[in-house]
Order: sequence, then structure tokens, then C-alpha cells
Amino acid sequence: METVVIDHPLVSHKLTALRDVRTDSPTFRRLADELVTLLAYEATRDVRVDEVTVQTPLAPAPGVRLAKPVPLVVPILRAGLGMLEGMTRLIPTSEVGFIGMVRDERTLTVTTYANRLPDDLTGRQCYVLDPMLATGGTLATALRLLLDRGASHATALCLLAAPEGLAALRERLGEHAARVRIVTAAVDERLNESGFIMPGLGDAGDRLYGTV
Ligand SMILES: O=P(O)(O)OC[C@H]1O[C@H](OP(=O)(O)OP(=O)(O)O)[C@H](O)[C@@H]1O
Ligand SMILES: O=c1cc[nH]c(=O)[nH]1
Ligand SMILES: [Mg+2]
Repeated sequence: METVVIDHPLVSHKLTALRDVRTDSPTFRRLADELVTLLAYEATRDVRVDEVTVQTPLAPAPGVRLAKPVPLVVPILRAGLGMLEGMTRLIPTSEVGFIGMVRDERTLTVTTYANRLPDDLTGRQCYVLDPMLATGGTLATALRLLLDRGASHATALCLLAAPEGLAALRERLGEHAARVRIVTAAVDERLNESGFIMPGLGDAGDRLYGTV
């Protein structure tokens, strides 16, 4: 499992504003949207393309076009929805599947309450959107759903990750880890005793949707 931490001043600037407890929900949503666009640039570096030729007003020019089947983008509800528009703006032709998952705040175990994915993902490239990789339980379950259906490769775009979660995810994916890449804006210090990323940004879903 490859982990890519985006080292870029604009990403750090926006992430700092996102962390700030004074940032309100509308601003948080805008920053998350802008950040995913910056992460997507790196995350889609491996997206499959076909070589084509187009005619300019002057001459034929070689180029590329996204290959078929198109990438599958999968936001993990609820907080991952805040990253969907930023991603589909870059790849408007992508197909979108949905997974709904919630973590029990006490036990930190994950329940899947929605699953709208194509049955057959043979050979598909998948891009999973979830702002927080904390214990890694949510992403481990979501990635297994995709890889077990035949996805050739899955890249998860996260705003923040915890070192403990990255290690646990690699372990839980086992042999599938070779087909997984994590692209994140930062790896924070640690998880606290409640399973929150420290210093983190708090509860991403609550901050996106104003539920506290
Ligand atoms: O790595 P983990 O320990 O599994 O935690 C990460 C998950 O926790 C949050 O979701 P939450 O369960 O709060 O649901 P929400 O997106 O609906 O707020 C977050 O959006 C991730 O999906
Ligand atoms: O720090 C964390 C951990 C899980 N989910 C969040 O939203 N934040
Ligand atoms: Mg939440």
C-alpha cells in the first residue's frame, strides 16, 4: 500500500484553515471542495487513457482521452459527500457509486447502511472519497467491497490520516494492499482515546453539515 502525502503550500494553507475551530460550515465545505481538487491532481496520476489524434485548426495533434470503462468515484457517506463535487468536476464522465458507513462512537466498529455499487468491477479503477482515515476501519471495509468485486486498483483520497490507521489498514487489506494507494493532505500525530485524529479537525461530518 503506497501512501502519498501531498506536500504543497496551497494544500497546507487550506488544510490549516479547515482545522481552525472558527471555520464555519459553508467555509469548511468550500475548503474541502478546493482541497479535493488539489489531491485529485496527484490521485489520478495513474488514470488510464487511450492515445488519440485530434485535428487542430492547423494540423493533426497526438493526445489522450480517458479510457473506457471510466473510473468509478465512490464517496463514503456522509462526510465523503463533501468531496464528491470537487472530484467529478475534474472527471465529469466518471461513474459514481455510493457507500454509507457509520462508526459507533463508543466501540469504533463500522456499520454499512448503504451500498450502491456496480456488481461487477472487473478491471475498474476506483477513487474512494473519505476525509478522515482514523482507525482505518471504515476504509478497510469500503476498499474490500470494491476489491472483492474485481476492482483493479483503488485510490483513497483523504484530507487527514492517522499513523495507527494507515498501519491497521495495510494489515487488514493483506494481499489486496498492493492494489491500494492512499493520497492524503497530511498524516497527523496520533489517535486519541476516543479514536479521533490529533490534532485533526474534529468530526468532519458534523463540521461539513453543521450538526453540532
Ligand atoms: O477510520 P475510522 O476510525 O473508521 O473513522 C473514519 C470515519 O469516521 C467518519 O465517519 P462517521 O462514522 O463519523 O460518519 P459520517 O461521515 O456520517 O459523519 C469519517 O468520515 C470516516 O468515514
Ligand atoms: O478525527 C476524526 C475521526 C473520525 N472521524 C472524524 O470525523 N474525525
Ligand atoms: Mg462523523
